[in-house]
Amino acid sequence: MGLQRCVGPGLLNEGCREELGSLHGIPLYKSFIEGWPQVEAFQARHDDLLIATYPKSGTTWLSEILDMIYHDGDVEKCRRDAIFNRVPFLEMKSRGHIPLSSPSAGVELLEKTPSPRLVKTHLPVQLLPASFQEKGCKVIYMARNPKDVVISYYYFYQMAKMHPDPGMLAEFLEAFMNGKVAYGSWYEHVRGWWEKRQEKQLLYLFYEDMKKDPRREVQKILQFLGKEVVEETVARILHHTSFQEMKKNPAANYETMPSSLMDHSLSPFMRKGISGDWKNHFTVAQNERFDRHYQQHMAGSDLCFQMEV
Ligand SMILES: Nc1ncnc2c1ncn2[C@@H]1O[C@H](COP(=O)(O)OS(=O)(=O)O)[C@@H](OP(=O)(O)O)[C@H]1O
Repeated sequence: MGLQRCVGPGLLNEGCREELGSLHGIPLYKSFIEGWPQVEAFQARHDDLLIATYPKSGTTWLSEILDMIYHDGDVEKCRRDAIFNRVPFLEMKSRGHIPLSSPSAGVELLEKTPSPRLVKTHLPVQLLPASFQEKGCKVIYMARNPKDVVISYYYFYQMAKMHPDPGMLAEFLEAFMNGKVAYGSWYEHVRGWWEKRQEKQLLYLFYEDMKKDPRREVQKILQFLGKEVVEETVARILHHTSFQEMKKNPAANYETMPSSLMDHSLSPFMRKGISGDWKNHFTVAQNERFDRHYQQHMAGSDLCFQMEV
């Protein structure tokens, strides 16, 4: 995982691969660490809804569902802007020169966003800015099984140029298992948020449940938010947020992001959208090793994952 040279006019600092830094022991992009004081001091509003996930766990899917719920199933309103502007990414901070079409810092964007706001974060629970709890904000956490997360993350590392070079899959798998990827240990992340779910106004969802029965999961979300919508609206939400619809929707598929930041020709952001794709990538030996590691790291927890649906 080495530093790569940045080439091409106009790229300046953007698009350069760079090693991760460390924020309170969590591996993270250096630009995000530079912006951390503003994130830590972030002032949540009481009606903010936080969407929290470990990366590659269905954040964009959940964000689109929530934006649709917030706009009563109005598809045109949900095309008003790219998902990364409709649902600002709290700890995001760009490096150096920012191309016009790329997002500014998450905190700045949030300050300009009218209430009620949807806020995206990948922060582990212990790093969440205090104001979310002080203001009693609701949180929806979505978790995904780690085998599919690591495969999705491997492709994302390749296409999103802010990451270090992931190397071969075997190398990346080791890094992931050792928590040496952006946002650190998947185990600590999913367990940390799971253990806090009694204390907070938190709805804990699973990507696999959403794949199996999206209608039931959307109903859970509506109930959690205290909202009622007619059946026709639910049907519109489900259709608009299906993988096929989101993949072709420029407001949801990240294709408007400059290619210096995300190169969809290497791997599309909306890649496969299935559960169990790890079976096309793991060797038998890698799977056995992963299973042993998983058992050790999930021991003593009542949190369970479905590795396929
Ligand atoms: N509608 C819908 N249905 C099913 N799956 C979906 C959907 N939208 C996004 N995806 C898949 O979610 C993966 C991206 O995860 P995130 O949105 O959490 O990525 S990020 O961390 O915010 O960058 C990535 O998973 P993989 O396809 O396995 O790579 C996306 O394809």
